Amino acid sequence: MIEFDQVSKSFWTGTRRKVILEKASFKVELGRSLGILAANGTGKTTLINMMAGLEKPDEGTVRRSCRVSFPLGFMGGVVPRHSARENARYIARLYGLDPDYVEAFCRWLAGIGEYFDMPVGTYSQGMRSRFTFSLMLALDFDIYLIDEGMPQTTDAAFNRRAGEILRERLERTTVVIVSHQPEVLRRFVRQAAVLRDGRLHLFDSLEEARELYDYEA
Ligand SMILES: Nc1ncnc2c1ncn2[C@@H]1O[C@H](COP(=O)(O)OP(=O)(O)OP(=O)(O)O)[C@@H](O)[C@H]1O
Repeated sequence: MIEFDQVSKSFWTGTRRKVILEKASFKVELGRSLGILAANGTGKTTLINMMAGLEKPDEGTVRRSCRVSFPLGFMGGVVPRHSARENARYIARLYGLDPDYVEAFCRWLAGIGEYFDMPVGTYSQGMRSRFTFSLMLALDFDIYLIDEGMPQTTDAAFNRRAGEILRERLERTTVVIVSHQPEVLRRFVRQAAVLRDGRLHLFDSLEEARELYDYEA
């Protein structure tokens, strides 16, 4: 479970305080995937980063009582001067997993050929997203955090392999996905929420959330 207890977060823009959350309390429970709708610039990435523990609240507490992923596409844990192989093995050890398994899984799924043994800093944007997405799927989390849907990759074979694994994984794990597009959420979740004015409004269905979101838009 991820639990937000009276969490406040805002940024000072130089002229005013931009409020992301204002004393917000809510839970993400295992087995109940959640889609969060929010307009651009209202705090989707900040919210996901707080769930991952990458960003701290100004006030209140965020508790995690299960294995929560880093946000999909996040490069923070990957060292650019090391190869995908070295990064995969290092991160496997951090998570207490078999480095041979994690390396083999990522090598197969990412499909970046000999680049797997070259520094990540030399990869194209697409190769980088394929590698970090593979790493995320190799680590087997209880809750997956996704910011704005799947990484955009033009590699059809990768999209097919990754899509199949993700679908199979979704049957037994929980996903939190933030997006400004209801259509993106529909593929992943039934329960949805709207982030607005520093509050997270929770609904039992995406349709109900959409009513509030569309009304606001
Ligand atoms: N470190 C920071 N300092 C000041 N303002 C920030 C900081 N981080 C984010 N913001 C502001 O807070 C707001 C929310 O940012 P965030 O990236 O979470 O939004 P988002 O909904 O993911 O945006 P987008 O849809 O454009 O990706 C934005 O107005 C952004 O400019």
